[in-house]
Amino acid sequence: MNQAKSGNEIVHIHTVSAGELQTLFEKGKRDQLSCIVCQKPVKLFIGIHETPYFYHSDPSQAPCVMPYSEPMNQDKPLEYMEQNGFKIPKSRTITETKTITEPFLRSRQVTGNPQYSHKTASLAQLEEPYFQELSSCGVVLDAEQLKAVKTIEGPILVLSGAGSGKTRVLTVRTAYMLTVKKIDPRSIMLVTFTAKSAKEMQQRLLSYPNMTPSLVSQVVSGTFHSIFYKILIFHEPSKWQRDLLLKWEWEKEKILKQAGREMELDDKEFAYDQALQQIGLWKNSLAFPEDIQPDDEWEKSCLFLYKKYEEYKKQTGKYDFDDMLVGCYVFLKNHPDFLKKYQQRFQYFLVDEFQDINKVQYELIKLLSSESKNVCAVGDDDQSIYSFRGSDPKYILNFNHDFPRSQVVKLTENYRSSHQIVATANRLIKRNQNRMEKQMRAQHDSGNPPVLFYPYDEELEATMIVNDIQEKIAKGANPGDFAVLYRTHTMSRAIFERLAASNLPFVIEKDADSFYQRRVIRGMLAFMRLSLFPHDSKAAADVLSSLFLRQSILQELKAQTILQDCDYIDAFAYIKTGHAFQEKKLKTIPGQIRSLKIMSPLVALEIIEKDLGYQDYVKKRGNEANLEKGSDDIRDLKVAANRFPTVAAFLEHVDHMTAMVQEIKQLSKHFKDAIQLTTVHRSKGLEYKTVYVLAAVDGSIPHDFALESYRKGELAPLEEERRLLYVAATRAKTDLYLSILQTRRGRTAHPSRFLKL
Ligand SMILES: Nc1ncnc2c1ncn2[C@@H]1O[C@H](COP(=O)(O)OP(=O)(O)OP(=O)(O)O)[C@@H](O)[C@H]1O
Repeated sequence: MNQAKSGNEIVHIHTVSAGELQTLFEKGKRDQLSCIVCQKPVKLFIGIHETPYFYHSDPSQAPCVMPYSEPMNQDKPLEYMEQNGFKIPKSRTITETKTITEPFLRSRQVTGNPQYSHKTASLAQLEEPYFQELSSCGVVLDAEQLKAVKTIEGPILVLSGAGSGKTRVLTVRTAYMLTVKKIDPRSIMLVTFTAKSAKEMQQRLLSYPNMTPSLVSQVVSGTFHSIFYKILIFHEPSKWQRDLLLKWEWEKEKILKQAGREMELDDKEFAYDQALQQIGLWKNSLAFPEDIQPDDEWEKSCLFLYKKYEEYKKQTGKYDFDDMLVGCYVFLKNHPDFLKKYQQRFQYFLVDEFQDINKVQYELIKLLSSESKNVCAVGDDDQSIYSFRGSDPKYILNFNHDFPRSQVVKLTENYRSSHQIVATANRLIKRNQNRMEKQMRAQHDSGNPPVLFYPYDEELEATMIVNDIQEKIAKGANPGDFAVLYRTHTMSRAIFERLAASNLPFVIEKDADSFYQRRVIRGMLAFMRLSLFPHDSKAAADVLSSLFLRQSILQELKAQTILQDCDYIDAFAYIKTGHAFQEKKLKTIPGQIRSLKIMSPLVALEIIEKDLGYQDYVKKRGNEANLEKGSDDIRDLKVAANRFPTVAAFLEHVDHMTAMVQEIKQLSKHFKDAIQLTTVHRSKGLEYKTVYVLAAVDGSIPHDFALESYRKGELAPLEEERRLLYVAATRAKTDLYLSILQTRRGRTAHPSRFLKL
């Protein structure tokens, strides 16, 4: 049905602009829309594949036949009718002649992909009984996979495109070495990117013929950290005791903050989390404090903190995760006798996700394999996405240089995704200049071309995705078939909210915090909270720093509430700071804060931002170097607030959602079959039937910081962003949806430049 009644008005769906759809959708949910024929409640459906339409809330009711509605003539005088003694205009179809500036844009499929020509991967010759046995267990290899499995001696780079079965290759190779080649399991080092994948590989190994738990457990497998930590603890047990490990980010930040005070860096305002990341990057790149020449003020501060951090650890004997690798590297360099021992013991190295290796890891492998030269590096330069942790595709690109006479095997058969997805991903990644040339080939064609859909904003994006998932589940899909991928955590707010309001099971990452707990957001919300609850001392404390007042002023505020018998809002007017200008400003604050509660949340946020000076505060905080800028947070908050009519309703929603994040995390542990919400980074190595990628627009993917670097002439960050989109796209088996927001953070958005295929 394309018409419904909202209050007195008849709404024709084709006359509603895209920006109003979400409001209309929510009216439907609140039973504020009715059928113009039978008067029963109707709802609005906004999905990905169809244009929006109304439907009866009672699913058993067939759609009513709509009467013909004449286009409204603006020149025609309005007709009136009497109702309860009032003269009101007769209900009418609104704005048939209204020009829609933002029409709803229909989704479209990616076009231009080459036709699928079915070529089955050339299957391996299975003369060897071992491979015949494997194949009878359902583990088949193609010719290239077999080559990668059987090339045991000498360095080999297995360039494995997305979905090409590198886990299969790594595990079969290990099994082959053990059972056919009878290689001592203790001489094999199998390095994985996560502890989870090490476990999965062990389980996979056990399912192969002739493998026993005792054989598998003797292979030295695990992450770089776990393997090299074991070496350290064996040789220097007292130095590397478990209880000396700085495990938590907050512990490390505390040490940095202590040091930062010497430089008068503000505890709250300096981006200590980013500084820790920078220090980690230096350490993993084997850049010691004495080697670093800071490029700017930021790096200067970080370097100072790095020195202090290292001093602190030296004095207390503590160490962090990065020290495990750096420590082992230094230990082996300083103890040639032990180095030799390990070089003799480890004869075979298998390294998974080689594209994400960093310098210290690379150097460790080079050092240990310098005698045997038997390194099997498995990775995909197109999936190198961890440069912020020091990884670099150059380690793959230069493999042949560092490991001379190495063989290269390219795995280009994609067993995961349908042809249309693979062909789109091929066209996407081809544009990167720094990569090894390869072209993936799909092994099946059972999916649709990727779909580009055009939500008006982040809210509508979430609504459309959840509706699409609901539709698919109603047709038999399982929640675990779906993943929603995004560039950064904060982008998941709206989809989280929409899923939380549905009854669909979903999981989020363990370390994902509520959007409303972000520092900049919390600060803004505190003003709203204070306006509603003028006696809330926590809210009063939370607004102090954004008003450029010291935390110690809270005591004075408290005193004034008693002396003047007033609430915290009025108490601001009595604060003496010794600066006439500031005191004058403080006198205007009670009126401004008090007015917030009667405003719409959007207007309230504008007042906080402009009149109460929050904008200046965010700028001054100076952490605009962060990946997520404070000013972006403000714009995100406005999008979230826009749906709510009152400040009170919005704050109630905020509190509910903050509690929901904790609840969902708890529940997640019990879900076996659930929709996955995750960043693209965390989705690496995983696969889902259907994948939705949020905000495939410039500024998101590619992220603003990469665009900024590109403007300054740096290509690498932009190419990494393209790889991120490639990783996201290749997670999908049959259905891939890319959301092209029309507006993002309240501004016009432009399709990601990567989608110009
Ligand atoms: N020779 C083969 N024949 C049939 N299916 C295969 C073959 N090799 C791998 N597969 C299947 O292909 C899918 C992708 O394999 P896998 O997850 O190992 O890929 P990957 O190379 O690790 O992918 P990515 O790097 O994109 O994470 C899996 O479902 C796997 O079982």
